[in-house]
Amino acid sequence: MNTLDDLLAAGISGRTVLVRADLNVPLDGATITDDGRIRASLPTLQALAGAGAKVVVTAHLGRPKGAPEEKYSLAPVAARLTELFDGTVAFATDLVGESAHAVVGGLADGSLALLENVRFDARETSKDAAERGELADALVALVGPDAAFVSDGFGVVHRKQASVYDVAERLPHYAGYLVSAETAVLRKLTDAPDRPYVVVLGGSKVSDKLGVITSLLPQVDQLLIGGGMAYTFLAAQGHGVGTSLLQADQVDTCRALLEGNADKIVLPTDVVIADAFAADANSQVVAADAIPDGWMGLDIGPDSRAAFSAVVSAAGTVFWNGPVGVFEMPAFAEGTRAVAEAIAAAPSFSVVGGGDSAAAVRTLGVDEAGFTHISTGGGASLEYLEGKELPGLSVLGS
Ligand SMILES: Nc1ncnc2c1ncn2[C@@H]1O[C@H](COP(=O)(O)OP(=O)(O)O)[C@@H](O)[C@H]1O
Ligand SMILES: O=C(OP(=O)(O)O)[C@H](O)COP(=O)(O)O
Repeated sequence: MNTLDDLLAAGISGRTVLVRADLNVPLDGATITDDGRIRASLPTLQALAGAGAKVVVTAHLGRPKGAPEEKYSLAPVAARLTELFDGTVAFATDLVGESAHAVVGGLADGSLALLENVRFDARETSKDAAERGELADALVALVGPDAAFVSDGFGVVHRKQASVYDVAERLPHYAGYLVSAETAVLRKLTDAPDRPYVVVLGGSKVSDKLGVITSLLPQVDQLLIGGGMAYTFLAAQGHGVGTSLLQADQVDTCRALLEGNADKIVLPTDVVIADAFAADANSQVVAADAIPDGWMGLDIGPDSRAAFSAVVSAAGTVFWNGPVGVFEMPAFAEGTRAVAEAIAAAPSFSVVGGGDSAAAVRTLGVDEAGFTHISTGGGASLEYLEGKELPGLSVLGS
């Protein structure tokens, strides 16, 4: 895999470089609640601009449906990047249209342009290679055939998408500093992890991550499941889950996983339930097998907090992805806080991955130094640990 240092060594003053970054930050309205992914992108962007390149950045925010939507605009990210970046940042209000061509055409050496959300174009996430190829061609036309491509959005390397995969096929391509650093740490987890090896899974991207569990189970000693992930498993045990997140088509899969791995999978025994998905909802703690109709599980309960904390405290290696509750609302943040604090206090080799999980560590004030590594990618790290081929990495030649 060629790296950014190889590109820099070749000399890039005056050359246009297209960078795919992961700037998918959590927002409260237009306010960025955690800018970790923007900060993590800076070393690559500064190095390129410092060497005199014209830097064009493409990135996504959220999961818009292939058309512009104000709430998914990268404009707040452009504003934050302008504050953090040591130099000029221009923002194009489209991806490959008039604004992008005007902004890229006017870029001075050593300056940076951010293009509007790449997922506003349906071709970005299309399953059809020809459609994705069209968008990749349009991006190449924007930056010119002599441009180079730097892949630095580690959080999206598991996605076979136009700006991650197809552009890399069309331009000389290099791994950015973030992608190189993230893969170096994760390689240590796949090599011979200190035992017990414990994985904690939570969050809300249930359908994405249930598949990962099957591959991870043979590698790990304990798998703790909280967050929105837990309810499909509780349903598989025959319990009612009220209005909690549920992946109904995966209940049978979860039942089979539980039957074969009863000794490894740890589920919450109690949960904090609410009568609405709201910070000021009525809430109470109930046993995990006693969620009433009309209520939803939004956090693990106090017994589960203690049980999860005990397991991670005794681990030799911990990988954690996905908050175990809706930590953005104080009433449902205690489970995530307890797990994060227990991992941070233990001497294990510990990695936390994912935009929201990393944000949880920082916004709940947990000591970041307690983790060996805070990864910008949740799904990407999980698929890496699974041993799956990640399109955004394999296309770089690794
Ligand atoms: N029980 C739950 N019900 C609904 N959402 C949940 C629950 N527990 C956690 N979440 C939400 O999961 C989101 C993070 O999920 P995900 O994107 O999978 O994690 P990451 O970004 O760390 O990979 C958070 O916004 C959190 O509020
Ligand atoms: O937030 C992300 O992933 P993560 O929640 O798994 O860390 C990445 O930006 C990828 O986003 P996607 O899962 O919508 O492709």
